[in-house]
Amino acid sequence: MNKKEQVQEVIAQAGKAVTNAQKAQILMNALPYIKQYSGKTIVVKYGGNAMLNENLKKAVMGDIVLLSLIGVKVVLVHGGGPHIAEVLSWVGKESKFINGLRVTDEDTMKIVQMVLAGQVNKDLVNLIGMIGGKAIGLCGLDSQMIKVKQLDKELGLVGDITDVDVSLIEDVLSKGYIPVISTIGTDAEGQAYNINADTAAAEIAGKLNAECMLSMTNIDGVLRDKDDHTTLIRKISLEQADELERQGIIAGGMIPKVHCCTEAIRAGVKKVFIINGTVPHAILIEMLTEEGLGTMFVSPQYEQEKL
Ligand SMILES: Nc1ncnc2c1ncn2[C@@H]1O[C@H](COP(=O)(O)OP(=O)(O)O)[C@@H](O)[C@H]1O
Ligand SMILES: CC(=O)N[C@@H](CCC(=O)OP(=O)(O)O)C(=O)O
Repeated sequence: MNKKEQVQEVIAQAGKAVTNAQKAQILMNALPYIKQYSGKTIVVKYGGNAMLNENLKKAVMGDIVLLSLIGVKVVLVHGGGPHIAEVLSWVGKESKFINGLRVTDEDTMKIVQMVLAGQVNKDLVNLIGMIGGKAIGLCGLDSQMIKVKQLDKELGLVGDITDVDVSLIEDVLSKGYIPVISTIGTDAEGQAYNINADTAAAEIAGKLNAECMLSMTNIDGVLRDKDDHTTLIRKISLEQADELERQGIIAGGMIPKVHCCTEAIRAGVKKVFIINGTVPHAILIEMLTEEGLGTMFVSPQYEQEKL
């Protein structure tokens, strides 16, 4: 047996070693969490980097379908940065970013719309359908859901959200569908704009008064040392997040992500998590187990309620 076969054998044996009674106990352990979330709205932001492995993508969609089938109203807001970069490279265009935002000229915008609202969105919708869920693909242009103005001339067609009308999302949820949303918005003249997916997810979660928002990336969460996963911060307050940013501990791509998380909390979302989407079933582990696995941002009000 080679190494890979040995590992597969160990996993197969471990699977058999779980008795039916233990399986039932695992489900019972999840009961308080299922009660907490059933009937509530959660927003999952699924970033492009956590989407690159097909098996992991299936596991993520499986978690979302399972939550939906136990009565959680799941809203999936997706990114697709690497997918956009790939298609831009096919046409010989380089990806340029300012403070983590893609400089978006008219041609780039056409590609962003094609890739996000076309390929990435419909692939996710199709995958959810194949796994046994009911999903419907939307973007911010549908029913003029996401209104924007230009964020900054230098960035071109990058949108600053001025309004989100969540009534379409609520309609779709009430009919039992999982809305899968790509983050493109429109201005008063009907021009389409590119929006960072974390920013849009936080706005949508706030407007929906979501119970929780999960932002899936390819790192374990907020770390004290970004190169050492043992320094994961499990629970963080808004003040601590500001302080860690001032100290330069939260840096780079984590800055806008953390800002979106704190914005979502300020907008009334009770709990916000950054989790590692490359860990199989990260959503279920975070939501339905005592231990969880990523960084949780908590609102001061929610903390008060629990006391
Ligand atoms: N304190 C920190 N904890 C975790 N990651 C950090 C921290 N500071 C900076 N980072 C960097 O931020 C990155 C995550 O941001 P980014 O790559 O933009 O995520 P995504 O593409 O999923 O939106 C990490 O891969 C890491 O390199
Ligand atoms: C303005 C801006 O930067 N928009 C992003 C939209 C996609 C996104 O946010 O994707 P990830 O979540 O995979 O990073 C972009 O063009 O890449």
